[in-house]
Amino acid sequence: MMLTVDLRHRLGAFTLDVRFQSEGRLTALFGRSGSGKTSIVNLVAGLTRPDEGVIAVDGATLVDTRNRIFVPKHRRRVGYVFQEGRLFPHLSVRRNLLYGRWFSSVREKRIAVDQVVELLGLGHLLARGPASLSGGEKQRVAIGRALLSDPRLLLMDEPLASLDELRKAEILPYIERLRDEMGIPVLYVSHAIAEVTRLATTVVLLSEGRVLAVGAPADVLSGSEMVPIVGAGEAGTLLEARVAALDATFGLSTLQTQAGKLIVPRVAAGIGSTMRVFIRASDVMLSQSRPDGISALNVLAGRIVDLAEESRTVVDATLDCGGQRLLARITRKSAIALKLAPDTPIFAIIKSVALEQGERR
Ligand SMILES: Nc1ncnc2c1ncn2[C@@H]1O[C@H](COP(=O)(O)OP(=O)(O)OP(=O)(O)O)[C@@H](O)[C@H]1O
Repeated sequence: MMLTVDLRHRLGAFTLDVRFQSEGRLTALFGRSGSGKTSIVNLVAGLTRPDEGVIAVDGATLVDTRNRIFVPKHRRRVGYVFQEGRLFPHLSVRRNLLYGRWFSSVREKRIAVDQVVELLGLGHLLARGPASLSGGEKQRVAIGRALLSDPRLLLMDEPLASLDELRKAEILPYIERLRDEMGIPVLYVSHAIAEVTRLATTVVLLSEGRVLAVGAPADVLSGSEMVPIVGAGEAGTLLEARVAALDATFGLSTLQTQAGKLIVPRVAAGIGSTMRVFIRASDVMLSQSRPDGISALNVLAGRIVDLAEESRTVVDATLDCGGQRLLARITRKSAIALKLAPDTPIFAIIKSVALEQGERR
């Protein structure tokens, strides 16, 4: 499954000039507000006609301006989930779902209603009206409705943005199942790094209407080009981890990563499962020697690869820990005191690890 986007488009003073290809099951468009994410989604959905370019999904050309191809939106077989579900208030959940069905242009329905109801856990909600649903439930119905239109591509534009943290946590496993089980590629807009860390199989990093990077989340989200995008406090490193051991006495799990072992509060995933963790650069301290007698459980050995002075006070240090890059943000004063230079052996003390508990295959 291949998604090709190659577009030039002017919107007032803003120019979108993007080119990327993705074979990912869930391609995340990630960037700050105003970077052009929604504009891309609207072009793929067919709500906007680009000045110039090509959009193709799995061999089907939706737009090719040079060859005067512009498939109208109702013929694109593109499902769309908005920030708020936009369900029909007067229809039950069941009828809202079936509405998506009616609009499917595909004669042979590939996706069964029962399958979608099971996938999204909607069975007990079918007779209810949207007014009685929680925000997360509404979004699940909206996703189900989009799936039942038999899309060749599903667009999700900040689908969790209007939900609180609890509801977000509730709905994330459903989006993971959708990603892993339905065989429909998803183009997913978000400016939340935690969401992208957990869900994306490919990340397209956008800034001011341009693509800064495309690739695996671990490469794109860990790069120093993330600093201006997410801000100093949020940049960091995404690590792929495997659950190696559980310590029931202290309620801890040991995760094996390429950079070394990490001990974290016990995770739900069983031994052998894989998951992703995110270490913020500002949660990494550096030490010349392996520290003793501190409460932090996680110390990784490595060497300095690169030092970037972000300002007069702050330095971003890139470390190599067992072949894995790790970003650390320290004060310039400490960098000088530690005599940091490329190739200096160093120990990284990890103050906190953000766990993205989605199991991955
Ligand atoms: N119809 C339009 N006319 C003029 N400018 C537009 C139009 N549509 C979008 N823009 C501008 O294009 C830029 C990109 O907007 P877009 O909504 O694509 O960004 P975004 O990354 O999705 O942001 P957000 O996360 O805030 O939704 C913005 O500067 C916006 O003001």
